[in-house]
Amino acid sequence: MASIELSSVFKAYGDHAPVIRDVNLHIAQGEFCVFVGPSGCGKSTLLRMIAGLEDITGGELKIGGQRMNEVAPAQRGVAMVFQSYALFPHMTVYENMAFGLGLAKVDKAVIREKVMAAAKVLQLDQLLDRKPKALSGGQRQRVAIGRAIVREPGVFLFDEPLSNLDAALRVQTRIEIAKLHRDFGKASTVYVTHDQVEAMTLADRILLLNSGEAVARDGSVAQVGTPLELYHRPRNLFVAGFIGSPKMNFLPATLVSAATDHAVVRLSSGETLRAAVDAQRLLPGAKVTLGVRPEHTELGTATQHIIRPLQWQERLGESTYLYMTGASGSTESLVAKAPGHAHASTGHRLAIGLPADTLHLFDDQGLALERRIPDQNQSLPQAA
Ligand SMILES: Nc1ncnc2c1ncn2[C@@H]1O[C@H](COP(=O)(O)OP(=O)(O)OP(=O)(O)O)[C@@H](O)[C@H]1O
Repeated sequence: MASIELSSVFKAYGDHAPVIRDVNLHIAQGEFCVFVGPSGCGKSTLLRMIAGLEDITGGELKIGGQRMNEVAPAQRGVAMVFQSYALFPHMTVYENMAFGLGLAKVDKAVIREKVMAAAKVLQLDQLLDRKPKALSGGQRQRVAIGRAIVREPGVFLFDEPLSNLDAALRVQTRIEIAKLHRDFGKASTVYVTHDQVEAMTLADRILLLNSGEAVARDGSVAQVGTPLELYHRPRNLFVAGFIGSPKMNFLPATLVSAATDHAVVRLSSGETLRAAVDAQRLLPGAKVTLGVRPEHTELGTATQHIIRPLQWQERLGESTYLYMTGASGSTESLVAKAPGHAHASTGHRLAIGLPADTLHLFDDQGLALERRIPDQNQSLPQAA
C-alpha cells in the first residue's frame, strides 16, 4: 500500500536531449494512473524510473513517503508486468508464479496458498503444470499478472501489457485488469500504453506526455486529469488531437468578437460561428483554431452550421463517418460522425451542424480557451 510522488523528475541519456522533463505527479494510494502519449514520448522510461530499472537523472521519487532514487528495484515494493510477459520458459505456470516468493524465502505452504488463490482469480488453476510455450498469449499475460499479484506489492507497474494480444483478447484482458484493480484496489497502479482507449477506460487519472511538437517540450507533461477532463477540457491542441478517435477537427479561424461566455469566429470559408468559451483575453482579429469532435457534429440546419461537399464516407454499421473537403477557397477538411443509416453521394453539399457548446477554441499558441459548458456528467436514473 503506497502512494507515489514524483518531484521535478528529469531524465537524460548522456549528452542527448532530455527524454523526461520536470515531471511532478502525486499518485494516491489505490489510484490507477495511466501514462499515455505517442511513441517515443518517454512513458516507458518514466515507468522504469519508478521501478528502479533506469537511474533518475534529477528530481526525487518517493514511494510510500520514502525516497527511492537510490533504492534497488527489489526493495521498492513494486511488481512490474511487461509487454513481453518475461516468463521463465523452463518453469511451469506454478513455478513462474511462485518464483519471487521463493527468492524472498517465504514459507512453502504460504507460497502455495497465495499462488492457488491468484490462480483461481485469474482462471489459471487448470493450467498450473503447463510450461509457457503451451499457453496462449492471453494466458501467458495472466501468469505474468499472477506472478505480480502473489507478491502483494504496494505498487503495480504495467508496461503495455496488452500489446501482444489480438483485438478481442485485449478487450477481455483490459476488463480483467480493471476488475482486479477494483477487487484488490489497495495497491497503486501505474499503467503505460499508447492506446487511448485503454487509457480512457482504465484510468482514474491520465498523464499525457508531450512529444513531437516543440522539441523543448518533449517528455514534459502535456496534461494530467481524469479521462473526461482530458476529453472535454483539453488544455491545448496537442491534448485535443491526441484524445479522441477519429481525431478532433481543427479549422483555422479569425476572432470576430469576444466575451466572457462566447466568441464569434470567422472561418477561412467566410462562415461565422459562435463558440461557448471565455474569450475575453483575446482581441478581435486574433488568429484562432476552432476544434470540433466528429461525434459532436449534427447533420442538418437545426443549429448553426457550415456547408461542405462530401468527399468520402465509411459506413461502419453502427455509424457512418463522412469526410468533407473544405468549402471553396479553403483547404481544411472535416470529419463528421453520423448515424449508421446515414449516407449521401460524393459531391453532395451537406449542412454540418456545429452547436456552440460542442466547440473548442485555441489561441495562436495552441492554448485552449476555457469552455463555458455545463458539467458533462449525467447520472442515470435507477430502474425500479
Ligand atoms: N538507453 C537509451 N539511450 C538513449 N536514448 C534512449 C534510451 N532508451 C530510450 N531512449 C530514448 O528515450 C525516448 C523515450 O523512450 P521510451 O521508450 O520511454 O518511449 P515510449 O513513450 O515508451 O515509446 P514507445 O511507446 O514507442 O515504447 C526515445 O526517444 C528513445 O529513443
